[in-house]
Amino acid sequence: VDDVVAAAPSEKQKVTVSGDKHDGEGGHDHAHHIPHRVHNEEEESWVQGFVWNMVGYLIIIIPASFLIRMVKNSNFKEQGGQGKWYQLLTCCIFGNEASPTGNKRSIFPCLSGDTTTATAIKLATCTIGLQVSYLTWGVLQEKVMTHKYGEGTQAVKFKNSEFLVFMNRIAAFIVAGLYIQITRSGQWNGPFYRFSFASLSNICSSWCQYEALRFVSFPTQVLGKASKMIPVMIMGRVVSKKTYQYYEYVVALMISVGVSLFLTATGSDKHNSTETTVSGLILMIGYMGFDSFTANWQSHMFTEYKVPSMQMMFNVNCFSCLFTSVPLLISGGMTYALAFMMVHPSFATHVGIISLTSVTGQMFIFYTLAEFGPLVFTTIMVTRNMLSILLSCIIYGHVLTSQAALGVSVVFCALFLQIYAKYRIKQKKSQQVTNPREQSDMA
Ligand SMILES: Nc1ncnc2c1ncn2[C@@H]1O[C@H](COP(=O)(O)OS(=O)(=O)O)[C@@H](OP(=O)(O)O)[C@H]1O
Repeated sequence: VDDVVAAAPSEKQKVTVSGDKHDGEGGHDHAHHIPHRVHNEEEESWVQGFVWNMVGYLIIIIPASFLIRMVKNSNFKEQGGQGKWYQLLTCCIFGNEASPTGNKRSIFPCLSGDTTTATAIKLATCTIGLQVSYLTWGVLQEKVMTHKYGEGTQAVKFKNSEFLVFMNRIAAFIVAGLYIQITRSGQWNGPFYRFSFASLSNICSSWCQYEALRFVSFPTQVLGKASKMIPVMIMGRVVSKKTYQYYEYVVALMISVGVSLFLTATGSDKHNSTETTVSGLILMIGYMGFDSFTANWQSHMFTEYKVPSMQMMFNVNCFSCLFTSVPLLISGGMTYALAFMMVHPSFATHVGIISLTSVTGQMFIFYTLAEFGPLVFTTIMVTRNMLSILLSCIIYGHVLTSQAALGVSVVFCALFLQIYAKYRIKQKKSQQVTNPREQSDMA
């Protein structure tokens, strides 16, 4: 066990207070001092990691898709049948028909109603819920990855962030399962296997993000994460044929610029002055692509199959547990983490607390996606780091630099523009309804 604890199988990144991940042992110094050849080797290591992950996923995907194809091509459903296996297979491959009205059961039943006030309260709840959950999650995750477990010279750090991702997914799966069981709200709408697409892309986006941070500079990280709204809009066109108004693209661009200006002005790059390499760019593009697909696919599944948000959380995390456990088992990360837990019981407690904050975060993610769609969700996630830093500046009385103040102003102007444009569109629509003849004459 000591050997396992002393030598982690994979050196991963720490996670900063805001939830951003950064390089392990002083990433920037490391990057500057290692000879070029070693740096190249390090660059190649992500490709290897990627290949191993893919092998792990394909072990599940190939037989599963073969089975799905076989069942679909047979007259399995027409033949009918009974028994648990028949029902399980039917649910996984065909799913139930969604009721036309959908299931209105909500995780927050007190937040019902479609009036402007009710919507504003729902939006505020989602923003605060995501903000509090992911702020706590970020702080705890950083503590666990930087904390030394053990006494004196024997003290060691835990170095496998993939295990933390696995634990977050399993906790979310259990909590959503218990909720469905207790409230008897199970809704097996739509083919179950289709939820695996969002799970796989979520895991890939998380992996790309962790890996990318070893190869991108601080401004590139900030720019990449702050510009996430634009790929979400593009992906929305591909996945759900969604069209966006021009002003929405302007708002997305303004928020990207504003958040980038703010975070580069306030963020310290002492942890990461790595230069951006081609690998870093590829991984960052991978992160944005997978991340935007995840939110859009989830939103598509909500619309198509009217799944309640806790059911979506259960379905997606069921696959996530499967997809994260296989690479962990293959790489030896699982054995390492379990051994670490046995040697350091306090580590197990810390992981449990992180998982709980991740569970509340996920409850808000799925609720926000179901209620407001992928663009509003991404807007909240993109602005959340800026809002938390801004809040701490206000609380501790720190003065903002002019660049940071400009960034905040641009973001707030963008949000105001969005609210105003939506209000105008709503007003025009209601005028058209009350006075259709006048409107058509004017046209
Ligand atoms: N759509 C969707 N569905 C499920 N889970 C999601 C989704 N979007 C983000 N996440 C999870 O939220 C955690 C923070 O994500 P990000 O670092 O990308 O957030 S941010 O927008 O950059 O602030 C991160 O958790 P970890 O993977 O455990 O690190 C993401 O996986």
